[in-house]
Amino acid sequence: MTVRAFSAPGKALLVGGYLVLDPQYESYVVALSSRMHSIVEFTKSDQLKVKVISSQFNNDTWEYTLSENKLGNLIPSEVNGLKNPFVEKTILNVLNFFNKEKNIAKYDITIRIFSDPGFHSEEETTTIDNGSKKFNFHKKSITKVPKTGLGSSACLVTVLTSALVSVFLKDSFNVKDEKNLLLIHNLAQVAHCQAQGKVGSGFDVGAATFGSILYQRFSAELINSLPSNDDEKGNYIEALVKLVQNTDWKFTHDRIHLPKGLRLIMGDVNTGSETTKLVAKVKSWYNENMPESLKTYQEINQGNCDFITSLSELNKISEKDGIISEGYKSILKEIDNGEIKNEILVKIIKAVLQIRSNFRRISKKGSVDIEPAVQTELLDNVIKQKGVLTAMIPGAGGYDAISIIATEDCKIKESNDPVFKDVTFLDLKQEDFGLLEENASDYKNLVSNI
Ligand SMILES: Nc1ncnc2c1ncn2[C@@H]1O[C@H](COP(=O)(O)OP(=O)(O)O)[C@@H](O)[C@H]1O
Ligand SMILES: C[C@@](O)(CCOP(=O)(O)OP(=O)(O)O)CC(=O)O
Repeated sequence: MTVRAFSAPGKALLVGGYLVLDPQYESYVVALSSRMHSIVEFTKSDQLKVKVISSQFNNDTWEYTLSENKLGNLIPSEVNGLKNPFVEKTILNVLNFFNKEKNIAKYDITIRIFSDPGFHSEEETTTIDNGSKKFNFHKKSITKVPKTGLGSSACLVTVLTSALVSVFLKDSFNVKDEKNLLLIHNLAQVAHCQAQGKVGSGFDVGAATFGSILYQRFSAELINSLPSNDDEKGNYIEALVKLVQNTDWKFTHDRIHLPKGLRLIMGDVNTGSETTKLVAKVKSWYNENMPESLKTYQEINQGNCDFITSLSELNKISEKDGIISEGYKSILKEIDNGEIKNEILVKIIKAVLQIRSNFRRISKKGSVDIEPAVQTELLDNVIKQKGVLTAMIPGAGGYDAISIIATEDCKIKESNDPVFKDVTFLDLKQEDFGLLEENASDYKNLVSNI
């Protein structure tokens, strides 16, 4: 039996929060070394079945059989009535895509999901290390375990999509092939958007698929205009195939990475905020406060663009001749010494302060906690530390997490300063790569028959 395994990274949206919901604005998305994994095996069968097992979460299992409606569209149903909208919508979209000729091959498919420690709280966990991979096992089901905000659902949908696509494309499926990656991305965006209730910009699925990227979203209309899958009138399969295979989504996903010698540190703040509620509040503040709100967005966007171009300039200096030059080393030293004079570094610092002060204005005027006072205090203490270039609240902000750009020598993670007492520094780093094919034997002892 062929067993294949895939993994996709979590994300942090360093700049572009809220604005990225509009296709005109660019965002800077860093993929993280915390990854979600899928291991897939299948056998021929007389009935199409998909079983998804998440053994780290109290052995959570969802088992779907598929029936055809009058139009020949496949409708998944979970045999025990359990709900996992992300799993269900992924199965629905990938299987209907491969049922375009109405003669999908019938397999009994089993997919095991594993997620790296960074995604969830490590409280009350047992760790299993098989020598190649290390995973935490929780006593509770997935919906009961606190998340850290790295985008678990986007990673889940991306690795599940890859696992299912690999069953039908077999050897021709290669994650290094850009065309295959685009297919995964498009299918995963459709499934994630449907499961999530159409609220996100898709930057998380973008990072899970393509890694660290400059991201500008596709038009929301692309997915919103799909007919409903159980609608007997609209042809879902035809519309889906056209959308994921024959439509230019006109989105940006240019690969990026932090300049050499700089690293990303993520601090989990442990309380959590609900992104959908924050987004709804910001949208109503925006619409009720035109044209001032547009001016605020333009100021934030100026900060975002300055941040992006300055990092790119720093990248150019750092990579000259493929070696780290003495000049670049002395620029990094300024950060370690806490005496920053280099104009590119100054521009990065100013850009982030400009973004933060505008978000604080929105927080106040729109009564929405994007950068609440406790986070302001924390970030202000963080940026005073030697080795820290800048720090921000990633994504939607709130009480979730902080992101720090620091030098390799920065000691903030080891600090005993009481101002960091509520912060758990996550054991992860920035990652260039998105979706990867893994070696299935690396999951031995975690998956019974490997
Ligand atoms: N390891 C996993 N196994 C199964 N389902 C998962 C896993 N991780 C995440 N999910 C699904 O994603 C949901 C969490 O999604 P969401 O609330 O959007 O959080 P996030 O911001 O981390 O994406 C879970 O309730 C579950 O349905
Ligand atoms: C507001 C946003 O622009 C950014 C939200 O970023 P987070 O990283 O906070 O996202 P979640 O993982 O969904 O909670 C909405 C979006 O772009 O989807």
